[in-house]
Amino acid sequence: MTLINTLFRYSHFRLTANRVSSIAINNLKAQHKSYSIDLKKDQVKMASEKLLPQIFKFVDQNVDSYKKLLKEAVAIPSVSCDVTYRDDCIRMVHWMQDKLKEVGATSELRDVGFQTIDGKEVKLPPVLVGVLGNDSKKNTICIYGHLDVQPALKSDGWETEPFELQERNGKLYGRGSTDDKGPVLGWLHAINAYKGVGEELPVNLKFVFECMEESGSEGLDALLIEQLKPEGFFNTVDYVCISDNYWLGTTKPCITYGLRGISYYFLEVECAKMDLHSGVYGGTVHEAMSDLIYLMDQLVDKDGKILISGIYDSVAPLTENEKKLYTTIDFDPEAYRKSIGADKLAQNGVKEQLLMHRWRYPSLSLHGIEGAAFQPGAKTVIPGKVIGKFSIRLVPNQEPEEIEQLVFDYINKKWKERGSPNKMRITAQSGRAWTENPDHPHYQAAARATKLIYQTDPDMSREGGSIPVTITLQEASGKNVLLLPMGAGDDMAHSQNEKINVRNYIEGIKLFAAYLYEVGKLPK
Ligand SMILES: C[C@H](N)C(=O)N[C@@H](Cc1c[nH]cn1)C(=O)O
Ligand SMILES: [Zn+2]
Ligand SMILES: [Zn+2]
Repeated sequence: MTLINTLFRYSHFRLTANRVSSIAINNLKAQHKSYSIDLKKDQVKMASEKLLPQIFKFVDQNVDSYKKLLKEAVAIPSVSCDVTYRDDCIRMVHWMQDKLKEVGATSELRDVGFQTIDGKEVKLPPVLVGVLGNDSKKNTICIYGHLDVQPALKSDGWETEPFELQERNGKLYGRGSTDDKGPVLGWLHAINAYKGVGEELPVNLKFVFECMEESGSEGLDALLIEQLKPEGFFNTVDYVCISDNYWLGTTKPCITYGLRGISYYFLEVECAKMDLHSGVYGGTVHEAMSDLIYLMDQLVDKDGKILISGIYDSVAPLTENEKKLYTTIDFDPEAYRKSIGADKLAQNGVKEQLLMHRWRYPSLSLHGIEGAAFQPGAKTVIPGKVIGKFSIRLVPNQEPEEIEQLVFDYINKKWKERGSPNKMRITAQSGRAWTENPDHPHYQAAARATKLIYQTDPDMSREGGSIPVTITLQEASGKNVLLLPMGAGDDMAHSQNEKINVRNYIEGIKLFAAYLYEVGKLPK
């Protein structure tokens, strides 16, 4: 096989195994080098020496406008899990479509149907699908991001209004600043910076921006697999890039090749048709809340061990090679502990164990109870119906259907043991874990871009969070998928006072521009 054939096959081969041979990579490096020198010697030299510094200068000159646009985006409360914000979600997608148009992309809003809430059909926000450039000589990157956010109220403990972006001490506070509006806008700014210095983009781009990620990406898989794929959307895609995660710590950049999946449960117990006064009815009913607390307390022990029978059986075994990877990762458990204000961490605070339990072992979290009297004050109600919410972060080899069945069987068994006359119902929504090959040239290109911006080699990391569509994009495109985080590990996504550091936002824009440049240099 000739070198060029090797390369062609390599770059179009779907890498399901987690490693490729170092021979292939060395071949690729050699070819990559001669490609640059033979075909575009002067151009490449000019580009690497002048273009990116010019772009970086342009970015530094436009910081105020980048902050202003993020403020506009944060001001749209696109909370996907609460249907009262559904119009805001739709408005957010339209807003983004206008912005894509301004950078020269063509796009369409794809209808993904309805979601059923309490037996009612509610329209899902459309998915924004865009294209910028179709030069067959250039590589094409598919960029995914999400425009929806988790709920936030000032009364949750925010220092300022969550939907008003506020700058304090070099940090931009606001819901969605880091998850995921800042990074999504980062792509726009990077594209705009190429325009700003009068240079054409080194790659073609395709965009998939949704507004339901925080609520299980409803409708998106069907759009990608049943519509966009058959229509040929992925035929020209060479790489997929997602910026919807964070550095592990606060100073060292990373590139991410794995995510946990998620299996989210709604456990409902009903004892009466309405809420009851405990003074009037207390002592006469089997209370739903007591049943629910009993069930929820059977799920996980105080050290975080999941008590559901068989749950660990399919977890991918830890190999010696994998074990070694954890020792070199830059992660300070003590700084991590302090940053969240915990007295003591699980896993005895041992770095490798903490990382493994965050990335490669499942964890079960109890999130809350709908219908409970959670507001301040001594409310004396017996809730008629309560819904306990918990989730399990899934890891490689754990199939959602298999895990859901284990959970249902376990809850049914415990419910029988409880012997309550009340009504119990459990439902789930799940997405698989994802891993990718971090030795791929795509990751090397992103690492070069990262080093250029942050002057250090990034860690290759995994992450404990979930982006349900990642594995779908990997399967639909058959191409290498990479997560390129913009924000820092202490950004507090989903939490009170979510923020993005001005530095991460601005250097992140430069990182995206450099990444586009580096991927543009990869052989076609
Ligand atoms: C990692 C990503 N930025 C994120 O926050 N993902 C969410 C996705 C989700 C799934 N169900 C609800 N939200 C997460 O990991 O919780
Ligand atoms: Zn999120
Ligand atoms: Zn996100």
